[in-house]
Formats: sequence, structure tokens, C-alpha cells
Amino acid sequence: MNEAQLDLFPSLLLVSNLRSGRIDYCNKDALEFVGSSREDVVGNNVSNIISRASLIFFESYVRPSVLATGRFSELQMTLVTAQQERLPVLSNVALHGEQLYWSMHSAKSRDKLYQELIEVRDSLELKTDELTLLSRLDPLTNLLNRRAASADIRKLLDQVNRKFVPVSFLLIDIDFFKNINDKHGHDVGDEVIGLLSKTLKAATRKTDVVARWGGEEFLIVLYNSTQDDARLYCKYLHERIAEMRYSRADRITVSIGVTQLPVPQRDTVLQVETLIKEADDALYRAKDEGRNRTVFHTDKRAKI
Ligand SMILES: Nc1nc2c(ncn2[C@@H]2O[C@H](COP(=O)(O)OP(=O)(O)OP(=O)(O)O)[C@@H](O)[C@H]2O)c(=O)[nH]1
Repeated sequence: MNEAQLDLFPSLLLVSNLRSGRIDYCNKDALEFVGSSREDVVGNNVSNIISRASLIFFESYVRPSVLATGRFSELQMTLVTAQQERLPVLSNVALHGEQLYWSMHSAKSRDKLYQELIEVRDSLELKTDELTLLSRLDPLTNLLNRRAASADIRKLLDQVNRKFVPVSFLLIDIDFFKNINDKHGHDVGDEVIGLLSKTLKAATRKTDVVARWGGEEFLIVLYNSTQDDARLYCKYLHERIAEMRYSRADRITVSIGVTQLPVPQRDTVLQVETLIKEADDALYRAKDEGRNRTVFHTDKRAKI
């Protein structure tokens, strides 16, 4: 086969000396790829057309492997053109005597496609994160919705089961909220719910769970909070809420029902539903006893 026939191959062909690195042969495709004439390439060193990083990789990793096995496949490297453009190629290398036979393919479109795929994946991940966050939040208040809060509470209880930390469950319900809607309209009601949510959020720590549990009902789970802590906390909440002012509505009060996580047995499976039910019973009593107050489920327990 003569050189003219080798020029017909639709890939980059190159022959170089293993020890000196001198290029002995280069086909037409390879010359066009690096943008040089045959005179500029043949007789020169491969280091003139291979990037420094590729050369270091070749010397330290590929050469020993080629010496041991006689070949190396799918070598990813970068060629540097006469215009100093860096172009990715994929090479197979075979050793015959002192000479290395290279066949290379441009990996430009493959790398571009790969890059595009990475960008699409990154933006999809970002979108998924945004959607996951959105699906966890209540749109009016930006607090956790009931479903997300339940999931977070289950995780928290799993943790507390392993290493006990006192936890308080608070159900908070706006008193006579229907009157606000009836007197001022639903929009004003929404504004009250939004402002109250901000107050609740501001009054909690990162480790607590704050959620919109229902229409005008909120759930706060206080992590590392004893019953005495919860009592002080609820007093603080009533005070903060009494201080709140609304542009178009009257002041509001809330009723709070609280339950405390009992010290768990090692194997106890804690039921979120049971704890919520206890807090709900206490809230019902708070409403029954005149509203604008906190009732503890444990107070009732002590009497039984
Ligand atoms: N504006 C507004 N109102 C809501 C929303 N969700 C629930 N509500 C209203 O909240 C009111 C709750 O009324 P009730 O359950 O009778 O309770 P209440 O008037 O707060 O009285 P007590 O809880 O017994 O103190 C209802 O009128 C609901 O329509 C909401 O997202 N926005």
C-alpha cells in the first residue's frame, strides 16, 4: 500500500519512533487536522503536536503499558494545532519494533455532546431540587406542608429513638379566624395567616419543624425541648402574637395544644399520629377552656 492509498483512510494515521519521539509518517487527514504541512510534521517530535498534559500521561502511563503489551486502546489525548488550538482525539496505539503506529479519531463532537449532556444533567438536577423544595412548601406561607412535615418528623423520631432527646409537639390554631374572613374578607385572612407564619418561623430554630398543618392550624415540633421549655416557649409565642399588628385586621390570639414525646423504650416505634392526636386533644381543651391559652396533654395524663 502506498502513501496515496494511506491518505484515503478517514482517520488520523501517524508513525513515530518510540525512543526519540520523531514522527516518521503522517497521513493527509492528520496533517489537515493539525493544520500543518508534511514537511513541518514529519521529522519533528510528537511533543510538537501533543499537549503537555497528554505527553506527561503518555510517558508515565501509556509508554510502560505499550512496552509491556504492545498496544494501548482508547487513549484520550489533546492535539495542538499549528494555530495553537487544542483538539481532543481518541487514539489506538500499537508497537512494532521501535515504531509506534497511531490511529486517531477526532473526539470534538463527542466531547461537545458530552459537555452538553453534563450541562443538561446539571440543569435538570437544579430543576429537580427546585421542584422538590416547592413540593414541600405551602404556597401561601412558605412553611412546610403537612406531607413534608410528616416525613421530616418521622426522620426526627428515628433519630430521637436512637439517642433520646426531649421533643415537644405544638398544634397552634388561630382563635375565631372565621370572624376575620367574614368581617374583612378572605384576602385579609390570607394576610393574617402569612404574617403569623413569619412570626412562627422567626420564633423557631433550624432543628425545629414548622409547618402549616391545616387552614389556620400550624404545627411546631421543638427539638431538644422539655415540657418546662415548651411552657416557656408557648408563653413567649402568645406574647409575640399579641404584639402583632395587621393593616386591615384586628389583633389575633391563638390556642395551643402541646404534647411531649415520652422517653422511648429502645424498640418503641413512635407514632406521629398518636402524638398529633394528643396535641389535638390538648388544643381542643384549650379552645374549650376559653381560647388564647396553652394546654398540655401531659397535664391530663398526670390526672389519670
Ligand atoms: N383566608 C383564609 N381562610 C382560611 C384558610 N384556610 C381556612 N380558612 C378559614 O378558616 C376558618 C376556620 O374556622 P373555624 O374552623 O370555624 O374556626 P375559627 O373561626 O378559627 O374558630 P375557633 O378555631 O373555634 O377559635 C374557616 O372559615 C376557613 O374557611 C386560608 O387559607 N385562608
